[in-house]
Amino acid sequence: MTRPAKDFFAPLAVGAPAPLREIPARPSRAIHFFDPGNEKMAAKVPDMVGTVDVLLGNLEDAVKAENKEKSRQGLVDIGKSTDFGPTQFWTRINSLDSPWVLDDLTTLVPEIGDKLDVIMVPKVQGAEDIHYVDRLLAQLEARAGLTKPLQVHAILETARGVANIEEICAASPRMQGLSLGPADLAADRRMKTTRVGGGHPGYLVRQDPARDDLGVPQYDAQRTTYQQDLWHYTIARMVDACAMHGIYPYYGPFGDIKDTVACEDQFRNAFLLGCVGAWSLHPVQITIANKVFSPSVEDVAHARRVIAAMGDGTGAVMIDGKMEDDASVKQCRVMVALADALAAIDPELKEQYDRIEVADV
Ligand SMILES: CCC(=O)SCCNC(=O)CCNC(=O)[C@H](O)C(C)(C)COP(=O)(O)OP(=O)(O)OC[C@H]1O[C@@H](n2cnc3c(N)ncnc32)[C@H](O)[C@@H]1OP(=O)(O)O
Ligand SMILES: O=CC(=O)O
Ligand SMILES: [Mg+2]
Repeated sequence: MTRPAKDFFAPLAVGAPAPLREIPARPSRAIHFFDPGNEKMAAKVPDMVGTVDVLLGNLEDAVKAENKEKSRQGLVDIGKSTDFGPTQFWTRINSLDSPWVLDDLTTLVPEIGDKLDVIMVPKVQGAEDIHYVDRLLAQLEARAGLTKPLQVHAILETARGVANIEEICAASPRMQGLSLGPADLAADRRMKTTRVGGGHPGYLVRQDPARDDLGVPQYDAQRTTYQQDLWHYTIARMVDACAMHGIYPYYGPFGDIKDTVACEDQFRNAFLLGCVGAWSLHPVQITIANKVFSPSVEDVAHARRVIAAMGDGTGAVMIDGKMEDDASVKQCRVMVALADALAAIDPELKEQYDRIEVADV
């Protein structure tokens, strides 16, 4: 059961910071994962500040059991020694049933709680998991004297989590967003794919067979097939739940690092459906996410034209042979709001958007 409205924004521990009333819409096109216990990766982090919207020190899967303490300490060292400037600093803690998570939280909050923006919680099953983290964070924040509440991001990677998606989003004012976790979710659902995200050539629809002059189907004739998106349902469900609760949806990992083309396609599908970003597992995926999750200059130019032509935003107009009205101007405002937010942190994009504005609006 969720808390009554009158208590929803009350701090959960005496001395804990007041919960946020609204989750800030900070650009987060790529959530870049690194292992803070891997010296090579960790050494690259200071230079990545400003080139990526979110740097995430990962403590969960992909960190070997024997290295958990080393990675946690590495994260503390990086947090203390790095000025993150405009880049957000997140972590992914170990799962709530693991032997490491309590030490993750009781170490990270006092040591670098003032530097961290968001704590990503894996394998969230329902509101009870968020309630546990919510109360513990409040106690730790109060003890550490933090003035800014930590936000919480849940990975959607169990069938139960998907079934409980709305209650997870509504469980706490700390909820910042959700990411699709296609690898764990595939395993939990017993899907028959061994890929980390992305499509599958076996998941397809096939064109109907051609018919001969007598109308007899030619089953053996060549027929086109169209590969389908295995993740469409879950991403769409996640986008609706997040939009309803004023929080943000993200596509998760794309494991085929070398297949930059398919990665771009998967990210773009997520962008078009309403996701604000995706995970990056390797530096090459930052470039892809930054490109895909930034509206194109053409879309921004068109959106600005529609907004200008629509005046007070009511009625209908024709632009380039297409009808625009109260609803489509709202779509255009979504595009322009995102472009403005990105232009504020990305000088290259700002220049591109400004140039188009002068020429085409
Ligand atoms: C599937 C479910 C999930 O939970 S996904 C999230 C968990 N997985 C992860 O966080 C994986 C993170 N990425 C990695 O571990 C590595 O990128 C993997 C995929 C193993 C590839 O590493 P590697 O074989 O070294 O790649 P490479 O030779 O092309 O690397 C070139 C240089 O770049 C570095 N690099 C690599 N990945 C990162 C990263 N994520 N962040 C920062 N730096 C990275 C490498 O260390 C390498 O550096 P150098 O040139 O040797 O100095
Ligand atoms: O944690 C991510 C996943 O795909 O599993
Ligand atoms: Mg996972």
